[in-house]
Amino acid sequence: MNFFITGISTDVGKTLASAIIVEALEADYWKPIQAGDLEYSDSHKVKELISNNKSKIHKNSYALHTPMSPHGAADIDGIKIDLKKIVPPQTENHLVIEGAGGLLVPLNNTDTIFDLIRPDYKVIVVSRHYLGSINHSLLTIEKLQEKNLEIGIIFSGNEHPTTESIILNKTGVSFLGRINEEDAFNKMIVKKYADQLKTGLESF
Ligand SMILES: Nc1ncnc2c1ncn2[C@@H]1O[C@H](COP(=O)(O)OP(=O)(O)OP(=O)(O)O)[C@@H](O)[C@H]1O
Ligand SMILES: C[C@H](N)[C@H](N)CCCCCC(=O)O
Ligand SMILES: [Mg+2]
Repeated sequence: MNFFITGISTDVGKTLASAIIVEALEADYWKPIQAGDLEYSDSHKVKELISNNKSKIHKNSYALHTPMSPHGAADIDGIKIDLKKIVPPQTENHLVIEGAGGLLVPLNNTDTIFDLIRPDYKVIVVSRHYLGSINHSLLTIEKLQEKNLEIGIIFSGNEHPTTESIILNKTGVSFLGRINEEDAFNKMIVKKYADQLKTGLESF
């Protein structure tokens, strides 16, 4: 199964959630488009946070040099992102695919991250708790519901009951778990959340 990890914006914890899901399922990981931080990319971070030996980290389709929207970062590198060149790696294993930023982040003048999501993918939305996150979560989920996909949500931040219940009740998406506000993340903490989320992920 392919799991696509999107978020309600950039910097909401998609990479952390991806590491936890990769560890829980001993899945492979693929970040199709990395923009900036090539010396310490999301792929490096996931590799550093997981403990199992089965997961394979696949190569980015595009590794851009500037930490900004992929369409702009590609422009600076003098290239155009071609959706047809973003082909999921072959694997027998589960594959966790991490987007870049939120759903409508542009890849070029036509395509967005949303266009990377294929009909057979399961989609996991990472919703970080901040003032404004309800609106961002509902907009993201409403957009995903256009594609009739299986959608799950992971909240990131300390429990916020009224935020979580309104998002869950209004959208009907599956609650897969919460990553509490932590001072730091390491293999041990990722493993703890992986164990917590494993059963829910396996039946999602
Ligand atoms: N639950 C949490 N507790 C503490 N810090 C968190 C939590 N969730 C996210 N963060 C912090 O927020 C920052 C951004 O997280 P992360 O890199 O996972 O975002 P992202 O959504 O993957 O961003 P991008 O769009 O660049 O891929 C990191 O420093 C991460 O440690
Ligand atoms: C560079 C960053 N870490 C992400 N990879 C890309 C975020 C793009 C956000 C664009 C936007 O929504 O304004
Ligand atoms: Mg990330």
